[in-house]
Amino acid sequence: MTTRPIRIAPSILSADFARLGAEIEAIDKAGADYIHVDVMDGHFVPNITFGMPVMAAVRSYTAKPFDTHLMIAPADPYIAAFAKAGADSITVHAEAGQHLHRSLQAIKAEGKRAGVAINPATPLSAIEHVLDDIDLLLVMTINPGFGGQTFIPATLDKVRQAHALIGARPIDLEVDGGVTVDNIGEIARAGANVFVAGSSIFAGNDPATYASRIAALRAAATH
Ligand SMILES: O=C(CO)[C@H](O)[C@H](O)COP(=O)(O)O
Repeated sequence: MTTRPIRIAPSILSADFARLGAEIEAIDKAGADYIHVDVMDGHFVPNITFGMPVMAAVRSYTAKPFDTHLMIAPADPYIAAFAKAGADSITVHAEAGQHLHRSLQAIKAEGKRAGVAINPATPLSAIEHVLDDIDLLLVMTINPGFGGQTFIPATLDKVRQAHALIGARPIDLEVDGGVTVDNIGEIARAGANVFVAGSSIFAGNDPATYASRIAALRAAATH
């Protein structure tokens, strides 16, 4: 179990894009800690979402941190632009470039929290030499690209190992993909403290349901 604060980060990938500003406002009021922003390029992952102009357009709908997950390759040419568009943390994939340390330095140079993400098949050894350069480690618990997938059980042990590897460092351990009220407790006990959830919160896109869903996830993660 982690000693770091539990954070629930609804993924706007599952929001109603036609009402994106209102959806962000709704999850803010419903108790979201972070707004998880999934940026996809149709190249690093087989889906395309949105980029900096959309992020900038919705920035004013909440004061909560934008937790920006770049599923793009290369990422470096866009780091400054996402910082300017309103990102608070920027996470790049270890698999997305040959110079991960340089990417992390670029994020820090923008004054943003630096994160690194690893896909389910990527070993933790890919990030062990940048542990002192990151604020956040994102362990993907599905193959990135689409919401609504099922949590890959083998990633649970990776979360456990990541928690041990992080040790006393002030690094958030985030999981993304297939997080539900039924599995979040086990993932929290494995050591994760930041939980991205798309369909578990946005299913049906009814803002009246968001607060109870976020509260249920938080309660299940903390017990
Ligand atoms: O990064 C993602 C997909 O690449 C999404 O954040 C993730 O899939 C969340 O959606 P869900 O909770 O529905 O699995």
